[in-house]
Formats: sequence, structure tokens, C-alpha cells
Amino acid sequence: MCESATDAVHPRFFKKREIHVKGFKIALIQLAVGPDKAKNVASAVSEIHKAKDKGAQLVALPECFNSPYGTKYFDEYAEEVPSGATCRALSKAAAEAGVCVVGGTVPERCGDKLYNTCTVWDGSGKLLAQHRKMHLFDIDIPNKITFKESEVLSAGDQITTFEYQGVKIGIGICYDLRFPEMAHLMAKQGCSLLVYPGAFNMTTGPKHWELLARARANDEQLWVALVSPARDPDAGYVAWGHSALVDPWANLVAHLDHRPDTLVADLDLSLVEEVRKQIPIRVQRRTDIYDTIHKK
Ligand SMILES: NC(=O)CC(=O)C(=O)O
Repeated sequence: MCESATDAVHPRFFKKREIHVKGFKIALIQLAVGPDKAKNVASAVSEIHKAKDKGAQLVALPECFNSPYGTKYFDEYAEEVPSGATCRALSKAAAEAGVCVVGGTVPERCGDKLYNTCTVWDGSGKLLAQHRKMHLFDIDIPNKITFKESEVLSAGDQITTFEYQGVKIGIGICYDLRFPEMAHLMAKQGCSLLVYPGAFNMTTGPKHWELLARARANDEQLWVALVSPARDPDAGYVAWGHSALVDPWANLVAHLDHRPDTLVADLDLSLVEEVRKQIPIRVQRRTDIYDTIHKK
């Protein structure tokens, strides 16, 4: 059975709770990923524990952390969610470390379909959320990069948010970052943080990675975390790296370079309320006008 768990964690099932937290410590693990799946998973687990030792409460992994990133690999590395070996390892690591794990992405097999899927585990190892990449990475930049995820992957069709310590968090995967509408829907569902496991490349990374993170943070006045695999210059797809954390003022508050490393930082959630109060675009939108024009 590999039904999407999204329904089970859909925001409408959350009871309203009055929990006031100022923030928490987040760790973004820029993992070195190679062809050995068991080794990739073991090193993710070991980094989760190290992040916990540094005080992290929420730990995030990169896109495609158990497999090289490439359409020719997805079928071979795919597993069912949540019964596959990678999910079981993440669930166990989250429970043993007692942290929330945003489990990067893995190629997910569901019947005859494959998805690029992020799973989220709470500190007791329970599956909190499952997001399937909604916008597939199909681009063609002549002489630079051509990629067509849709040759092998199916697209997700759900917005995914979950609650951690009273904070609503949204998940997007890599190319999803380019779509402001999706970030807007997650913000409308109450998110204060959006986490994007992603693997931009040597063409689009330097141009758009930080720009898009800051754009989404600025549009929606929330925290944005991007988690990339480390760069392997010998891989078929060379990731940009540069995992990054952007605050609700759109400041790049911390980032890594291209090497394997972990970014650990405190998230001050009071900044979300601060910027939203001081620049109140959320209540100034002229949807009355936009809607009229849109209908013409
Ligand atoms: N790999 C992706 O999904 C997205 C990407 O690299 C880009 O948008 O650029």
C-alpha cells in the first residue's frame, strides 16, 4: 500500500492549539551523495545524530539523498513510502535522536508510478507528512542543461504543510521553489517556514537559487530553508550546493558553500509577525481588482 499520506496530515485535520514559541534550532544537512544507497542512508542517519548533538530540533536533508540525481537512477533506487528501507531508517533516526526530520527526497514507487517524494518524521518516528514534487523539472537550456523529470516521474498534486511545536511548516521540492503560487498557498495555510530540499545545478544555481529563496521569503514574509546535496564534480548532475537560510525580511542569514557540511541556526519566529505587522502586504492585496481583471 503506497497511498499518499498527505490526506492523513492535511491541515484541516489539525485542531487549533494555542502554543506560543519564539523559535527553534534548525539544521540543514548538505550531504555528500554517491551511487551507494546504503552508504548514503547511513551517512544521513549519522549526520542527523550529529545535528542533534549540536542542539538542532528540526533537521532537514537534501533532495535525492539516497540516490544520484538523474532520471536513469530513479527506478533502480525507488522505494515505497513509508515501508521502504530509507523511510524506516529515517523514522528510526528521528525517534532515536528525538528530532523532527524533513527527510529530503527519495524516488518513491507507488504502483507503476514514480514520484520525487519528501517524508517528514516527528521526534517519535511517526510519519507527519509526505510531499510529492508538484512541478517536475523539465528544462532545456541549449549547451548547458537539459533535464526532463517527466520522462520517468509523475507529479504530485497536493500542497503539504505540517505542524511542529505549534509552528506551521510547508514543504516544496527544488523546482517547486520557482512557483510563487505554491508558496502563497502554504503561507495562506499559516506557514512561518518553508523548507525546500533541492538540487539546483551549475547553470541555474548561481543565477536563481538564492534569488528565489529571498523572493519567496519576501513575497510571503516567512523563513525559507534550502537544502542541497554537496557538489560532486564527477557526478552526471552537478549540484550547486549552497544550502541557505533566509529570514522573513529576505536576509540571507546563513549559507554553506558547495562542500559537505551542516548549517545550524536559530529560527526566530517573532520576525514573521514583525515584518507582517510593519509591512502589511497580506491585508493590502487588491484581490478585488485582480479577480475582476482575471475574470475578463
Ligand atoms: N532540479 C530542480 O528540480 C530544479 C532546478 O535545478 C532549477 O529550477 O534550476
